[in-house]
Amino acid sequence: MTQRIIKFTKMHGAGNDYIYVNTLIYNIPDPAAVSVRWSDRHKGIGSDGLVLIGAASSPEADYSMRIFNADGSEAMMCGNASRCIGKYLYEKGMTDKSVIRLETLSGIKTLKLYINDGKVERVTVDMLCPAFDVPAQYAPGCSDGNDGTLLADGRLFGGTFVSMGNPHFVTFVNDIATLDIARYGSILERHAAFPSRCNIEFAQPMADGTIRTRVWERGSGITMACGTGACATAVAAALTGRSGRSSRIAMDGGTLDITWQEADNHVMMAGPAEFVFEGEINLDN
Ligand SMILES: N[C@H](CCC[C@H](N)C(=O)O)C(=O)O
Repeated sequence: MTQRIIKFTKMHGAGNDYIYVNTLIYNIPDPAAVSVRWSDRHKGIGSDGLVLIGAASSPEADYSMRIFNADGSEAMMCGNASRCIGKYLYEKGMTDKSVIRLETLSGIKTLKLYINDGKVERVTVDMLCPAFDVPAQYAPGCSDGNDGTLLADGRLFGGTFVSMGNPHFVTFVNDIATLDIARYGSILERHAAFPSRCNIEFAQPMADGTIRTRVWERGSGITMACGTGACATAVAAALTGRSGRSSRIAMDGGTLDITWQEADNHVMMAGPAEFVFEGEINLDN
């Protein structure tokens, strides 16, 4: 018998906010539809999507994560949510470990919690290795390899395809402060080059050494931050000679610290995770 009243937790990582449900207690029969209803910022709880925390199927992992965008599409990975899950598991007493193995659709990620006085203040996630096999039929004029040039509403965007378990197109611009992200992001997300759609990062290296990055997420639109997107941006910046292998990615909702390790090719992401509020909602809402 499925419980109808679901207790949920609202959290955010650098402003990228999700609804978290512990599926060890609550069953969510149709998470895609629930994510659409509950993510609505007027008729629902309001969020960038729904995250289900569950048991791991692999003995190598402690827990599992599933992430659904606001449009109900399920994603392979979410960087900001993985940090929030680390905080959630520790502060709700579901683990006493400071190193947690989290099973995702794109592999088992290792979370390292930085704890002060019983509170998780920061989390580092081993995001594993970038890949460049973003499902993209290169548009005319695209170079081979992982660079491409895509046309959106009359403007050409040169960029780099990077997968962090989910697809990203990182384009470097010189008008980040005024660029109409909604206009171009919504077109690029659904560009014919991307049979599975794509997350789009618009980035500009700044004088202070940070890379100012704004994101249009596949399935959620403009978000305040994107953890996998920050990783993709740092990799693209290093690949194109705009930065070294460590970058501070300054997004609308906060800054994430990314290092693309030379020794093992892994991408490490560090950043905050915050509780916002606890609530309960009828499953049919
Ligand atoms: N919209 C993404 C999933 C959420 C990723 C993002 N919120 C992050 O922090 O990595 C996708 O469809 O691949």
